[in-house]
Amino acid sequence: MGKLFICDHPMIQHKLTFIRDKNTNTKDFRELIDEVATFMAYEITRDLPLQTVKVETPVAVTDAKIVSGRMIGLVPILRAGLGMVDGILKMIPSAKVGHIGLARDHETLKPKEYYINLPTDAQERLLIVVDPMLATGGSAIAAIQSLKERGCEHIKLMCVIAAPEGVKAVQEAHPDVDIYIAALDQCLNEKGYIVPGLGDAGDRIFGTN
Ligand SMILES: O=P(O)(O)OC[C@H]1O[C@H](OP(=O)(O)OP(=O)(O)O)[C@H](O)[C@@H]1O
Ligand SMILES: O=c1cc[nH]c(=O)[nH]1
Ligand SMILES: [Mg+2]
Repeated sequence: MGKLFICDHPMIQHKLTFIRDKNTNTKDFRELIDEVATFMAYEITRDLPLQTVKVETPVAVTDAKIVSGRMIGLVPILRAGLGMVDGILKMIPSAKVGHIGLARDHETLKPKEYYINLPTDAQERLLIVVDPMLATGGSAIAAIQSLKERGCEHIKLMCVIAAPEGVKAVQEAHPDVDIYIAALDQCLNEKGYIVPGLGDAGDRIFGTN
């Protein structure tokens, strides 16, 4: 079973309050999602392996650590996942970025894939699938499935707000994938929105509705 990490750093919780507020405007919403993504990138990279190297300071030669192991790839789920990419790149600037376009049908709540473009070495990388919202889990499950069908095996999922239903569905469909979230909310409503949630993440980031 994939592990669930709730990144509840006080600064994340503080920013989340303003993200949830329906009176927060597009500019502020976008900036806050970007900032939370940076904090979450700090948490998701906490278990990266290190190797020891020699470094020569102006005073002495010493052992020091550098990150080793797999390079990282980010895979935002379009559209809303795009809002988290720059924030994560501030923490992991050398990550490559692939894209998966998925739109949830408002009636059936089923996701439809309309675009995919991955780095050529995606199979070698630790891929972080990124989306602010994990509601039914359908979009995240489909995105991870799409990556696995292309030979990618090392995958983590990062979402800002999750519903318990979505976490359970992803854990059942992809038990090898660890999930990082900032908040676990109460439930889904009859339209598949997370309660209390933040509304439609894509619309709030891009100013559409
Ligand atoms: O867990 P699920 O039930 O699949 O719902 C979550 C998905 O819904 C939203 O995207 P949406 O389909 O609204 O597309 P958008 O980002 O283009 O607005 C959100 O950004 C997730 O991708
Ligand atoms: O609450 C929700 C659920 C799915 N997608 C969103 O953007 N918000
Ligand atoms: Mg949307």
